Amino acid sequence: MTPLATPASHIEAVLSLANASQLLGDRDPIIARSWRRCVHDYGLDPARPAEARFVPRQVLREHQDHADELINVARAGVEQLYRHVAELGYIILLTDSRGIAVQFLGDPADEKAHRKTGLYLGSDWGEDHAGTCAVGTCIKEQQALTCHQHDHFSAWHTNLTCTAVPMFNPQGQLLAVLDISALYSPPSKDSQTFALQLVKQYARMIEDAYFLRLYRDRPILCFDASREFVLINRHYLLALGDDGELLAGNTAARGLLAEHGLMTPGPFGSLTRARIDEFFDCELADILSIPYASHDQVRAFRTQRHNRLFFAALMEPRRAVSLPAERTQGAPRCALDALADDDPAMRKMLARARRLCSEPLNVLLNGETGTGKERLARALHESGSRRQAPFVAINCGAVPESLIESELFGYAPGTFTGARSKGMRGLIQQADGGTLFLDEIGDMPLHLQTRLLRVLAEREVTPLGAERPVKVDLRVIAASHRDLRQMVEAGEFREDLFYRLNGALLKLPPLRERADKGYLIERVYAELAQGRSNAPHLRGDAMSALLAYPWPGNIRELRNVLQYALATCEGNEITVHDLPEECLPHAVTRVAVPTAGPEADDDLRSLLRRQRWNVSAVARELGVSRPTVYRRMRLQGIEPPV
Ligand SMILES: Nc1ncnc2c1ncn2[C@@H]1O[C@H](COP(=O)(O)OP(=O)(O)OP(=O)(O)O)[C@@H](O)[C@H]1O
Repeated sequence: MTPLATPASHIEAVLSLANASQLLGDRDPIIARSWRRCVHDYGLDPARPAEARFVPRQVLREHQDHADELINVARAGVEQLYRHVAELGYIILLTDSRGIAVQFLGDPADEKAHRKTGLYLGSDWGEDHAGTCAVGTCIKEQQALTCHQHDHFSAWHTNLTCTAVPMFNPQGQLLAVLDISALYSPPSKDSQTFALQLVKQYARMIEDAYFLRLYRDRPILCFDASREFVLINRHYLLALGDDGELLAGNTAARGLLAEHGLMTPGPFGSLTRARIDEFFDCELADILSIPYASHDQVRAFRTQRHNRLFFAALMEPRRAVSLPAERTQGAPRCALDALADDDPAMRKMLARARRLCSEPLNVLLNGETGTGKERLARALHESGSRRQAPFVAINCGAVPESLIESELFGYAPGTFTGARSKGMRGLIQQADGGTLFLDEIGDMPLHLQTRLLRVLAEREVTPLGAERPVKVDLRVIAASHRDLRQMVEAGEFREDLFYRLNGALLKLPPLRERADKGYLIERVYAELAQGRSNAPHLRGDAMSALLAYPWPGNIRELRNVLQYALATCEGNEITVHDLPEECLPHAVTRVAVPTAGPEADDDLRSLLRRQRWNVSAVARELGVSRPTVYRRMRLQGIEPPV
């Protein structure tokens, strides 16, 4: 192991190499070139204290705004990378192309030391003032490097080890730098070899995710030299135009196109806009029919110029979310189809729902508040044989106990005095021939459960004050966010009613667990924007923030958030800054695994109920202020009972 150089010998080594007429010795040429720039171009002195430089908060915000879309696309990758290296004492910086750290992940226990060294959010790692360092030198050289301890120019940085990898946009321009750094490390630079490989791998993944985001509305051809790995690796990515024109490529594909003479010369060469059939020896139709090709939806092609063999798969463009046919063109194929896109739990549940929709069974729906239980109930009704008859809904949790009985069962003339003396058909009678939807059935008082049971068993209802029962033909769909079986065990819900209602149980997953969140966001937005002549476009950064948010209030909260953004957005795009504060991604992630937090796990409505709607008590329990609880209630559409 080489002993660590003292500051004096480090300074001497830097200056003698920088001033030497030739770059000799075993110093990495990237580092040697940078030392020279530091001395001759920037006039830096390795002995001068290198104070960490931070940009003011407002300037940082501007840099973050500029890099918003990338930060949002990169988030999952950056957090995953941090989970791999956090235990080893590394921090992560994502910097923009100027070297300003727009995202930081690190251990809060070391925050003071990280700030002091500049390994923190908002630091400026430009080589012209920080001297040779991973980020600044990576930007200058436009290549990956490890700047290990005495590779740094400043004697004040020689305990650091930093590894930085550049990321490029589809035009080949520097987009950002991904850096992992540690305050201490073993002296040998070889100890960082794996770090470099790991960061390269994540930088490539982020770059490609960004590419896929930019070209998600285009067919994307991905190909690889190995058939087995093409879908895993997606090494080369090419976005295609309508007639097969090569629109853009990821870094790997651009390199390959350059070898095949399909890039204009120069460091920022652009695609010559040739067609894919000028690159591969094939017809355009062969490319477009790849998804229907062989058993693995992969097809082999040879390049025109070098006869190289590649295996290609085609990613079809994202289909635009359209509103259900029932809103636009008469009867829907099946109202249930529009409830989900590609989510495994929803797929299974909806397959059962389709089989059930015309069966005479009562159905129980379970799911957290705002997951779409009423939507599902309506879709079941609209897709079944009773669709021409009424769908009548009542929320047993929202109607005061004293009114539920008369609302549901109705009353005969003269039962009450005053305005209510004329009598009223209850909801049960109103739903005759159709569907009665009992939301929050768990909140139904026990004595009414008994009356409801009688209606279901005998298929007749006796309004309050009436002498004779009236026949009814009903299908009941009941819903609850609570576990009714547990309520039965606790004696809070009648077992016999539970079995009457539970002809089939359909569970709705919470929004945070759904794999088709993007579809729901677009769909809810399309519904809200419908009819507005110039509804703003939902920009990618806002979409990413919405995808990352844990949605304690589920689809209802999503709807409220989008409604808020639509109402307050002034431009022609909804950006991340048009979203309510709760949904904003936090630029500084202090912990390795971002979790939804206790407030997200705990259903706010249950908490409010448990605390008898005492908002101060709920605020205390969640450790937030009362206005925050009120704001969350508003966003989740929760209203206290009257
Ligand atoms: N698949 C969907 N597409 C679009 N909007 C939806 C969808 N599902 C639910 N929503 C919307 O989300 C909101 C909440 O839905 P819904 O009332 O059906 O939920 P819920 O589970 O019955 O809520 P609660 O438990 O509070 O009764 C409504 O505004 C509804 O229109």
